Amino acid sequence: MTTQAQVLALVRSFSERDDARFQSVALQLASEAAQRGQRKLADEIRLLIQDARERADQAAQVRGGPIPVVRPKGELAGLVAASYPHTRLQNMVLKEDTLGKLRGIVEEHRHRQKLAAHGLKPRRKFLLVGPPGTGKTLTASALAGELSLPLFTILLDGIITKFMGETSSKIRLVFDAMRSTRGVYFFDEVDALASRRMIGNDVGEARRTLNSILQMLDEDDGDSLIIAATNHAELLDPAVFRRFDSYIEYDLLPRDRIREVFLKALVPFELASVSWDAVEEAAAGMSQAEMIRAAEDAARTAVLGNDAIVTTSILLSAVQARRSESHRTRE
Ligand SMILES: Nc1ncnc2c1ncn2[C@@H]1O[C@H](COP(=O)(O)OP(=O)(O)OP(=O)(O)O)[C@@H](O)[C@H]1O
Repeated sequence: MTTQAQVLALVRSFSERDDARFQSVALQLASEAAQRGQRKLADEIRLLIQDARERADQAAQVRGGPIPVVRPKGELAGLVAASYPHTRLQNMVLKEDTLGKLRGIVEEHRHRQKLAAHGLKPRRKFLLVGPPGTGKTLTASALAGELSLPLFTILLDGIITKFMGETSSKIRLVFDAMRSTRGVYFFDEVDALASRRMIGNDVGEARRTLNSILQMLDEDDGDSLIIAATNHAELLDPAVFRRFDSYIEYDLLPRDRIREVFLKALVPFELASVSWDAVEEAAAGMSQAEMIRAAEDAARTAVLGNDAIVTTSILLSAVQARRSESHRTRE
């Protein structure tokens, strides 16, 4: 039941025009309603609050003011980094089926009221799996950008090393924030929690953190998107996979998509008739991140020494230099 204190808090925050407090009490009511099994009521309250927030953001944009970036305060500030990305899915080069899945997620969230009218909810918990530099972190930004939501990156390493023995309570703070502030919450390198890589730190603490995350993932019934990423799916227990609504795979690109990455990165520059066959051959097997870096190196060389015209040989040298650099760092 709604407590007198909650009614008073609602009225007081209304009379003091304290929107943040009003929303936080309303979300508390929603979460209590959900716990009592009144899911429809809980969803309705959350959607109303979310709509109010989105209207406030749009009004701020119309007034020419900046979009308010939600700033984690107090203890939360040491646990998550917040940003308001403008990245879009169209900025990314991905395999068609990966891109299709991501577009589907955006659609579900854009039309969540339509889903709610039929008792459905959008998928919210995603596990991104794939090699380094293929766009997992960028995806978290792009989903936040597409949905005009803040992105909160959870600083897992810091939580484990700084808060030995207290990780569960810190993770709980993050999950509480997810309920009160709708956003994209990104847990990077979750495999580190399940692997022996943590040996330098504390394996027990890392496992406790993973268990806390899994348990809280199970309990979570809010509106935020929760994204976990890993380069090493093989290190994760099958129990981890079951917690997510969808599993999205990332990969190196086939040769015929390589040109797209370079062209996207080099949009502002003039290209002399580039021999793409040669560039594709040289860049085959590189990650998208390495290709973007090579393209940027090439652009710098072109600006400083070739009237800003990017040629095949400038591109090839940049690709080769990046390749040998990444071999050296892997040795
Ligand atoms: N699919 C992609 N399309 C376009 N650019 C990409 C893509 N993947 C990576 N990049 C570029 O590389 C940078 C780093 O990529 P990102 O951090 O998303 O990779 P990641 O898969 O999260 O890697 P890691 O597993 O090492 O964290 C991006 O900011 C972007 O510039």
